[in-house]
Amino acid sequence: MTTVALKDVTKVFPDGTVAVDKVSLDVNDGEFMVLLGPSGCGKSTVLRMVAGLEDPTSGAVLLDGELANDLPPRERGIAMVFQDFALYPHMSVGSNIAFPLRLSGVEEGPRGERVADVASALGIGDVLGRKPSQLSGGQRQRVAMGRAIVRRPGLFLMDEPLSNLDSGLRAELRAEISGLVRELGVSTVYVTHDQAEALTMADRVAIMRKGVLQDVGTPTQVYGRPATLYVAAFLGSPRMNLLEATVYVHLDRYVTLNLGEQALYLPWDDIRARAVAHYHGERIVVGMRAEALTPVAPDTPGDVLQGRIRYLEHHGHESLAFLDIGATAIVVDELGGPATEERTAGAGRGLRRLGQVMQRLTGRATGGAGQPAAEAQSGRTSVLNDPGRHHRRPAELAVRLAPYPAVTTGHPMAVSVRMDAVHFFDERGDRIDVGWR
Ligand SMILES: Nc1ncnc2c1ncn2[C@@H]1O[C@H](COP(=O)(O)OP(=O)(O)OP(=O)(O)O)[C@@H](O)[C@H]1O
Repeated sequence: MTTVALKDVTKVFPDGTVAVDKVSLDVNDGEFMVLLGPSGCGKSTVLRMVAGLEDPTSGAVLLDGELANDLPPRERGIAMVFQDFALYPHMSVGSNIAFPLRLSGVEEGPRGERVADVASALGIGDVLGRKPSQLSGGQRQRVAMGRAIVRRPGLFLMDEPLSNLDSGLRAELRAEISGLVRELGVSTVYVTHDQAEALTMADRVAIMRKGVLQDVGTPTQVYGRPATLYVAAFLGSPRMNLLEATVYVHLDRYVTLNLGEQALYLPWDDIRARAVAHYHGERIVVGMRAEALTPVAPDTPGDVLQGRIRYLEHHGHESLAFLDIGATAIVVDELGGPATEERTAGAGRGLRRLGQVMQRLTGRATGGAGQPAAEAQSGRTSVLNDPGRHHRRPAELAVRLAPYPAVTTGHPMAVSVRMDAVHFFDERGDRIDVGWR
């Protein structure tokens, strides 16, 4: 099967838009690679350059180790499946699937056999005689897949193939597609903005932001050890808690992470302590997912944060408590997707978002959680003082609880912190860690 290698690939459109910025990425033989990121981050442009539908402005696209920048699309041995899968409406399902074989001159006998094989693998063997208009959305997408598979390509390129379907069907088809593609062993590049799709389907996930590749790794790696603050914030629901902390080093003993009214301590024998110690006197970002926090009795010793419940969200299978712990949160902008709207900030988010918009329009902080003026004017591109991409606000620590907990808004709550599951990022948003992957 085909391998893909992108070397420093950049795409600048004629209007000056830098859609893809020096992306280097390898897709191995038979690998299922998912390109993930919010709308407009450049995923489709990467895919279109691999397909030959778009020329890179600079850099190299290699297929099976050979430079392919000038190779016409039809000579690349690829099959594409798009979001708006255009089936030929006047042709039957069977003829739609057979179409690429007819184009390449495959005889009627073997053509029929291959169509039947593919249709039965996709569970649409019984609708081969129907027209596309007589199919459900899921069946239509299966036909589109069938048409792509039947040519036995060396590489599948799929651009949000499930995004027009309802959520139940998406979950069903994503399992089917990843199963089928693995069975066929065809290398695949799959574009989506849906992290659930990426984490469940991919062998490896490549996460993009504004044309720049942020991280590449297995779903476990990118979720469990994200390379950047952006990836940490992008993946997971609820979003990872990201708190501003000032570092103080007590040599040979521990590193204090001062969160404002409370602190956490990293013992010196923790392998990460020395890396974090480089930031003595400076602010860093401490990240903890809800699963790293466990409610405990208030007088529990150890790595415990005390808070008060600002509000609760009930999600049926679980509840989330959002605690005021007297700390400052770093909010990463441009994440896109529903999690930003629904799960980041809870009750006060409407007002806060309005406040952010006002802040951008007027160039001024709207009080409380805003930037200190000197920082806002300093122009340094730091996540801790970059109002265009990130902002600060009072932290609301997301904690997972049982479905209907016996606590309410205003209750005090203590949570123990699993320090081994805490992440550290520097002011540029890069991970602070030694030998982390
Ligand atoms: N032909 C074009 N001319 C100018 N800008 C373009 C062109 N095509 C895409 N862009 C811009 O390039 C950037 C990346 O677009 P791209 O379609 O690759 O993003 P995407 O991550 O696939 O987004 P989506 O998920 O919404 O499809 C966007 O800012 C987009 O507006």
